Amino acid sequence: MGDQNRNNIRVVCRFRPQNKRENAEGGVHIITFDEGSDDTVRMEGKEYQGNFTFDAIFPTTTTQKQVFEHSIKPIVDDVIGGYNGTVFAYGQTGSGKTFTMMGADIDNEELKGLIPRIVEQIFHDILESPSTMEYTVKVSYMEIYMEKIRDLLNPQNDNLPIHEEKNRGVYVKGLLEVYVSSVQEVYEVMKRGGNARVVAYTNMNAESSRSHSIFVITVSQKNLADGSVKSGRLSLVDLAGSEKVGKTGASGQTLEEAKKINKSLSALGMVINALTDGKSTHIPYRDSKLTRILQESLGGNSRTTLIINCSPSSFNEAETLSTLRFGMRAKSIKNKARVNAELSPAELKALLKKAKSEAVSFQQYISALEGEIGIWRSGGTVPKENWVSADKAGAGAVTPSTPTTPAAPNPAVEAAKKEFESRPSTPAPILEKDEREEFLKRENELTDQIAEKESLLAKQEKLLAEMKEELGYFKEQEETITKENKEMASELSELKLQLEKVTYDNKEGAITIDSLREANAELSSELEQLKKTLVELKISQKEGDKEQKKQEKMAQMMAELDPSGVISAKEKQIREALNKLDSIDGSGSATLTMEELATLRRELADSKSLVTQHEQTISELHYENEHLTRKRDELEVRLTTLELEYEELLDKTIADEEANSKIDITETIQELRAKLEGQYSAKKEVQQKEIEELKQELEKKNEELHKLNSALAELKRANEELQNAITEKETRIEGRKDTAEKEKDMERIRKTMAQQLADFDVMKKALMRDLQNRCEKVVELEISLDETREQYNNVLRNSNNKAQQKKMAFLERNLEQLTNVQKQLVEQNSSLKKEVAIAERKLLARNERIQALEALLQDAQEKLTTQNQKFEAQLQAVRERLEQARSQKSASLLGSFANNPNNRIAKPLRGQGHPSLEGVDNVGGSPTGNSFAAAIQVVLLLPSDVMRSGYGNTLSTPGRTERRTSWLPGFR
Ligand SMILES: Nc1ncnc2c1ncn2[C@@H]1O[C@H](COP(=O)(O)OP(=O)(O)OP(=O)(O)O)[C@@H](O)[C@H]1O
Repeated sequence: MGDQNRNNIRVVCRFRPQNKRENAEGGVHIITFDEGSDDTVRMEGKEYQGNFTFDAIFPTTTTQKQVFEHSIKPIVDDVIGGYNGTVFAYGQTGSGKTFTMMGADIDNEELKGLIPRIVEQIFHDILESPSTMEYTVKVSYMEIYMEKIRDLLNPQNDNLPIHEEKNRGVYVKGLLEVYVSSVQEVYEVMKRGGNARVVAYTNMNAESSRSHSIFVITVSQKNLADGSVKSGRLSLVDLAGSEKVGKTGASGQTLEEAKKINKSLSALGMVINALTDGKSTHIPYRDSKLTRILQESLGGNSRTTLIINCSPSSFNEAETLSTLRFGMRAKSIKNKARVNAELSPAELKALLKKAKSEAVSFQQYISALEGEIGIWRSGGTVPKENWVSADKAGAGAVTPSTPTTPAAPNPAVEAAKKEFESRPSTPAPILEKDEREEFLKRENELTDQIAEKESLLAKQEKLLAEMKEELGYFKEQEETITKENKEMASELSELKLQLEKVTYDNKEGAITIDSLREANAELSSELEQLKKTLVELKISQKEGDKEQKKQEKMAQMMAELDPSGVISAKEKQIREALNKLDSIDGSGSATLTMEELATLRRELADSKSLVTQHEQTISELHYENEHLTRKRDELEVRLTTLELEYEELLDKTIADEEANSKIDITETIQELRAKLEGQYSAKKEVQQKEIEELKQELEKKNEELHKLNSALAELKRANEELQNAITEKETRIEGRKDTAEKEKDMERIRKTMAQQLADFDVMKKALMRDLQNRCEKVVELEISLDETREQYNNVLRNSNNKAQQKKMAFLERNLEQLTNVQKQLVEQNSSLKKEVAIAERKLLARNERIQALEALLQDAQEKLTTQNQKFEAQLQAVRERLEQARSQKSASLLGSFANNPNNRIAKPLRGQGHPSLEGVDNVGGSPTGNSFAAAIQVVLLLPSDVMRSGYGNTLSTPGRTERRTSWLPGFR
């Protein structure tokens, strides 16, 4: 294979056998392998039918060893030879990338993959190398997951920045490089790193990796004979599945993940496209972490092999086709691999010598030039043939045309230039060298900052996720509590409602009782009112009757006393007679005739008879008065008897009623009795008073009667006197004698008569007044007597007759009704009271229940709070434990890798083969050609980066000889 060919990316294709799922899905082989050709494969798919030619084809039956021998082994040789090498494994998930790279079991001779075999080969080559060669092997293991670089040997560093420096090129800053001195040590590192890999489940493959893993082995070698140094770096890359997201069934976070993984893969595709299309000036290495790290491997200083892993099944036709096309594109990428060598001291010495002589020549040339300038400046001239040139100045290496350029190219500068040229150019405008360095520095700083910010962001995101989880838990708790709370609240509100209902019913009951009481009182008062009205009506009726009767009686009595105004007429006649007499007396002539006298006598006789009549009337009146008094007394007696009888009857009735009815009726009867008694006693008092008054009046009347009698007697006497006078007059007329005497007598008589008449007038008036009064009294008495009689009758009726019985029945009915109403009211009252009592009891019970519920609620809340606190404490403890575990893990990892200074100490290995140069200082002093174990000596060197990291501080002092005598246990 020519060098030109070797600079092309080697693409080999491996097919795995159909897996269970493909068989189950009815997948058939769509790939056919040509027996005669080991580099062409034919695809007979639905979508595509055609051949693909690669550097090598590995059918499904190819063993791990065959793959290694036919595709990878040359790369190992290259790395040992000081070249950079890269092995990519590309393909869809489950296509056999990991199987190819790492193998199913690294301890199994058959199944172990390329990486273990490479490691073994490297160590084998080292051991096979001449003893003048001293090697140091260091490994690093990282993964790119979600566009973040994680150190698998120090997983705490999960977002390492990529730096680029002029001398080192592109590298991952802070990535742990572990020095290893045996295959077992490498295995140990691989196993530890593998454990830290992120594996996410997809339905394509349960162990499918969603990350790109890069295992780097750096082999540095020093030729002890000439001091030359070479280093080769082998990157072994297991890419993430190249399938489309949909097919893996990835979703949710995995979708996000897939997008980022695809970002790296699509960037890889873009880089390959740009490298192979022949027209792109810009290669987008910076588009992803993967392409940036593998910048050297793609079109740069590296010998690269791409293993494309495919499924032969029709089930994965699309993915297989895509993978094959990817391989085809990558095939044409051209690299510029070169040996990473440093000059030996002899070479450097020669270079120095040359440089020094050049410096001297230049110095001479400068002084000659300065001399010539001095002449020119002083106004002189220098002929052209004398002008100073580099040749003349003695600087043989310096040509006159390019005085500043060294004649021979500086090897160191050339080497640096070569390195720059060989490195794929990072897209940037054409810059000055210093500027470029400055920019790279600035870029590195910025990358660091980005990485820092990203890890901070990741931490925050993690914290956020934790918080979200916690929040979710608390929300759940809150939901449960809220639900419980709601239930309790609804229960509470229900209870409250019931309580309110009970209270309301209670109130309603009380209101009903009050209204019934009021109705009762109203009915009672109505009854009272009716009774009163009845009594009043009766009284008013009686009073009306009484007044009428009184008027009638008075009229009758007065008519009886003065029938047809006889007295007045007689009085008139007498007055006329007297006036006549007066006129006779006044004229002095006896005009009174006999006829007139006879008339007078007749009138007088009439008067007499009238007086007699009056006397008779008075006596009758007297008699009647006495009769009335007697009657009244009788009535009084009867009234007393009646009262007694009534009382008896009342007692009897009450006793009967008491026997039949309840206390309430008795009360009503008692009330009635009290009322009646009150009425009777009041009436009795009034009547007694009246009787007293009547007695007094009677006495007065008697007195008046007496006076009347005496007045009557006087009238009689006057009458007699008048008769005497008349008789005298008759005798005078007859004798016509003694006229003067007669006149005198007449005068006297007239005067006496006038006097008597006036007296009579007064008396009559008084008598009439008295009579009227008496009549009134009599009438009143009679009315009162009637009333009493009526009352008596009433009482009699009340006690005996039907009306009384009816009334009693009515009253009883009323009473019964009232009793019923009262009973009902009492019943209602009692039932209401009962209900109220029940409601109160219920209320109390509910209050207790509410209190209990409240207590329960409080209890629950307290419990919740304590649970919450407990949970928080637990969470804290878990967090602490997690932190502890993490720190322990990292400590253990670091203990074995990062913290173990031995891992950071270069453990140079010496070749067992014959020294290539005679007289090389065998520093280790170990005999060549001895046993395999004895041939490998561990030489403790302190590389510059270990010194930088500080680990070398304690180890830099021990003597070299002592350290050289340490033996690698793995090789004993
Ligand atoms: N050539 C082969 N011969 C036999 N079995 C194989 C071969 N290649 C792969 N397998 C099996 O197929 C399965 C998937 O392989 P592997 O895990 O290597 O796939 P992968 O491409 O690395 O997947 P991922 O992208 O998820 O890492 C494994 O069980 C492996 O043992």
